[in-house]
Amino acid sequence: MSTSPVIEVDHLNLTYGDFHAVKDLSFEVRPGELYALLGTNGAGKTSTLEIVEGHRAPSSGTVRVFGRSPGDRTAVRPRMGIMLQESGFSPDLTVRESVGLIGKLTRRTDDADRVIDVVDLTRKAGTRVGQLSGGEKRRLDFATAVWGTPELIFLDEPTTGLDIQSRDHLWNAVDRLRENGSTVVLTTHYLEEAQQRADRIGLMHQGVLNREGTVAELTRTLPSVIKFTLATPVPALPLQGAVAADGSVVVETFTLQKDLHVLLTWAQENALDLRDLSAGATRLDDVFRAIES
Ligand SMILES: Nc1ncnc2c1ncn2[C@@H]1O[C@H](COP(=O)(O)OP(=O)(O)OP(=O)(O)O)[C@@H](O)[C@H]1O
Repeated sequence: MSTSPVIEVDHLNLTYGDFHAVKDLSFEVRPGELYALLGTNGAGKTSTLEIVEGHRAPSSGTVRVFGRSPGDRTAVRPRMGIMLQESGFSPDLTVRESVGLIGKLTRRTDDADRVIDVVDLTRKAGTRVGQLSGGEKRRLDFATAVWGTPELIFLDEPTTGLDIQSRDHLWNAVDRLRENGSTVVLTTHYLEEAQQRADRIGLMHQGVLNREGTVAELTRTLPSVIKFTLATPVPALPLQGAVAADGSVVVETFTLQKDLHVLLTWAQENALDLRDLSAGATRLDDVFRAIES
């Protein structure tokens, strides 16, 4: 497999009139990785991806997809599958007709019944799109990313409106695509999905890449939190802690395992009851909240 980046974004800028939506943005997506481009509302993710997908021209900077300009549609387009937030299939077409249309538009080869099975719509193959539920429509949108197992797949909020079984089903299908070597670019507001699945994350805020790295790299910049309530007053705690408004003790730590051991040993030796004890590693949500503060 080539080790050259699949996507290279270099000093990208985009302005809408006098509004600077994407500011000097640079990042790359490597072959076979799942890169999550996350961010606050209006951060510029959709604008950036529209340029990478070849739907919009940049104001300045360069974007390369498979080493070529995204505007070079005949070379680039057949190699990528794009699951948009709305695919805009005609409501009068059946599921099978719509999936067949994807084949014609992408010029990749596949079998409509196989793809319909992967997106779990076999029972609805003869149903018109206009009669599908929201979740079923979303699964049909996903067919655009599955058809012909594209080398590069864009998933824009793929699980919005899906129930938990459909989510699991979709992520299993994404895993199969990745086993076949597909590179995936994901945008989502479901941070735990990115936390579980992304190899690397780019966090955008107000047009710039605020942070970038693996989940571990992003979360290790913030402390973990131990929280508990004491049933009886104690003269002194074994750790530095603060008392929250609800009376619970909050300990922030970069050495979670060690401090938890100290706390539990102290509680055991003094026969103390640590009520509502929780100890959590830093989550992506915390990193996200830290951006805005
Ligand atoms: N066609 C447009 N004309 C003018 N401004 C636009 C246009 N499209 C987007 N914007 C503005 O550019 C900024 C970035 O929008 P964009 O849709 O790229 O953000 P996003 O990160 O995808 O946001 P969200 O998470 O809310 O979907 C926003 O402030 C938005 O209002």
